[in-house]
Formats: sequence, structure tokens, C-alpha cells
Amino acid sequence: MIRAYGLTKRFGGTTVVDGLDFTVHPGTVTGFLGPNGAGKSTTMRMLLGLDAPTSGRSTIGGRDYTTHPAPLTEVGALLEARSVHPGRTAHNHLMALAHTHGIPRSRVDHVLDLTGLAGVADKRIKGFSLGMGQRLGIAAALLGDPATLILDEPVNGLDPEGVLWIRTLLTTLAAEGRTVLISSHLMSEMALTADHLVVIGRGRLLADTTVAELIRTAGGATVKVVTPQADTLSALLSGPGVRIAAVTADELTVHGTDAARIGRTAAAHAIPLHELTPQTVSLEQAFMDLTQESVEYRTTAPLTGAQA
Ligand SMILES: Nc1ncnc2c1ncn2[C@@H]1O[C@H](COP(=O)(O)OP(=O)(O)OP(=O)(O)O)[C@@H](O)[C@H]1O
Repeated sequence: MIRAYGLTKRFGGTTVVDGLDFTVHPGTVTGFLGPNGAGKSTTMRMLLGLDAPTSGRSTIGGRDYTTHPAPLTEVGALLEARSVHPGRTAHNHLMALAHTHGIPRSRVDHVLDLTGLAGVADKRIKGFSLGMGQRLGIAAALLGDPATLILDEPVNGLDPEGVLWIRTLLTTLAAEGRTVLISSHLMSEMALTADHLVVIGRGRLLADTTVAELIRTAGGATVKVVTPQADTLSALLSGPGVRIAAVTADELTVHGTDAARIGRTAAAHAIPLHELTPQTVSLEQAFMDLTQESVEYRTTAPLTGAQA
């Protein structure tokens, strides 16, 4: 379990992470989301003891990361800035890590297999593509068979097959009971990978919730209904918690009830339906609504097309 208690970081006069409290539970993949510059990497660096908080504290597995006697076997981390020796082969890089952390050699072959790098294990890292480098970073994070994984933008640079692979890998690792925290600024990616979301903007906590709950609070599910008897149906559906908006004379948007009930009501009163479509707010839209006040880099002028 990862816990942050009032985690705060100031650089000069700027507060980059502002009193963050959250808990990341084992057994689920938790997405750490926020627009560019929201403070995700800084928070992860503090969790890992790489940046000292200005105030507040955090624990991993109940203790401060820096006090773990064998951190690699407790926490596997992938941060954006990797320090790997470009002249080394992937195999040698992992062997060096294993050796200095008392991890058995057999783990090196295991993580090379797991990350699909076995075929290029003897190639020098400097010849690696962005995606291969990303896989190597993940291999290093998994080397100590850690109970907790903290991965900063793990999908960066991966091709569609790689994205699918990491999604499956993370879900499997969480199902084994591990704590998995992954950052991204892509809501669409998180929607497919994470069960739980911690969303920040300008260093502040905006949401700590499930994907489904985020959609619900962002406007919830609605149903589009097209019928020549919109007024009659509207009157029949009205009630506590139900909001109905007339889009046109024969189209309604209904909040607060589901398509099944609308269909049953229409059938019971012999009202013909030309369309009955459940609609959910896209997660991308929910994210934009949530973070619109805290977007650091906003386009102010419309794009007018490519200049020659
Ligand atoms: N060492 C530093 N000194 C000064 N400012 C910093 C430092 N590190 C980060 N910042 C600033 O802190 C803010 C948050 O940065 P951070 O990298 O944590 O955001 P992020 O959410 O990870 O963004 P992205 O999605 O773009 O990676 C940014 O405005 C950044 O410029």
C-alpha cells in the first residue's frame, strides 16, 4: 500500500505539489492522472525518496521508502529520466542491477522473457528504440519481484502491441496482489488499464475515485430518446431524480433513469420509440471537465492550418 499524507513540494516560490492525501491499495491498478505539469512526476519522485517533500510524508508498505533495507525487492520503479549505460547490453545492465541488489541471476532471464527482450538481450542499449528502452525500464522495475510498482508514463513510446502487452502485464501483477501505480496524462489509456484513479491538477487532488464513479459525477449516464410523442413520454417519466431535456420536438435527453425503464414505460403506454440509446460521458470529457481549471499549458489561439 502507498500512502501520501499532506505531501507538498515547493520549488522556489512555486508550489508544485500541494497537500496531497491519497492511498493506493494493493490488488488494483491505480492510474495517477493529471494534465502536463500537474505534479505527477514530482509526487512519484517524493514517494521514491528522490525529492524531499517540503512538508508532509509518504509511506510504501507502511514505511518511508528510504528506510527499506532492500528497496528493489519492495518497490519497482520506472521514472522518465532513466540512467542506463548506453554501451552495456540489456542483459549486462540487468545483471549489474541484480548483482548490486542481491537479486538471483535467474530473475534476469525471467524479466527479459516477461518484457519480450530475450531476443535482444545481447544488444547494446544505445541501439534500442524508445519502446525497447521502455521495456528495459519495466524489466528493471520487475527485477526484484516487488510488491509495489510505481511507473511514470509506462506506455510512452510503446507501439499498439506494446500498449496491449503492458495493459495485460499490469492487470496480472495487480491480480497477484501487488500495488500498482501508473501515471499518465492520457485518460483514454487509463480507462482501459486502471480500476482506480487519483487525479491531480496544479498539484492538488481533484479526484480519488473509480473510473465508473468519475463518469457518473461528471454528468452521469444519459439516454437519448426519439419518439413522436415526446411530451407524453416526458410527463410519464418525470419523477424524483429524473431530469429530462427536450433537444427537439421529438428528441429527449433523459438523466437519472435507464433505457430499460424508459422502454418499459413507452411499451406500457403504446408510445412508439424511434430511438433509445444509452449514452455515457466519455472518460476523456470527464477528465477535461475535472481539470479544465488546472491546465498549465493551454492553447489560446485557434490553429489556422499548417504553414508552408
Ligand atoms: N527541479 C525542479 N525545479 C523547479 N521546478 C520544477 C522541478 N521539477 C519540476 N518542476 C515543475 O513542477 C511542475 C510539475 O512538474 P511534474 O514533472 O511533476 O509534472 P507532471 O504532472 O509529471 O507533468 P508531465 O505530464 O508533463 O510529465 C512543472 O511546472 C515543472 O516545471
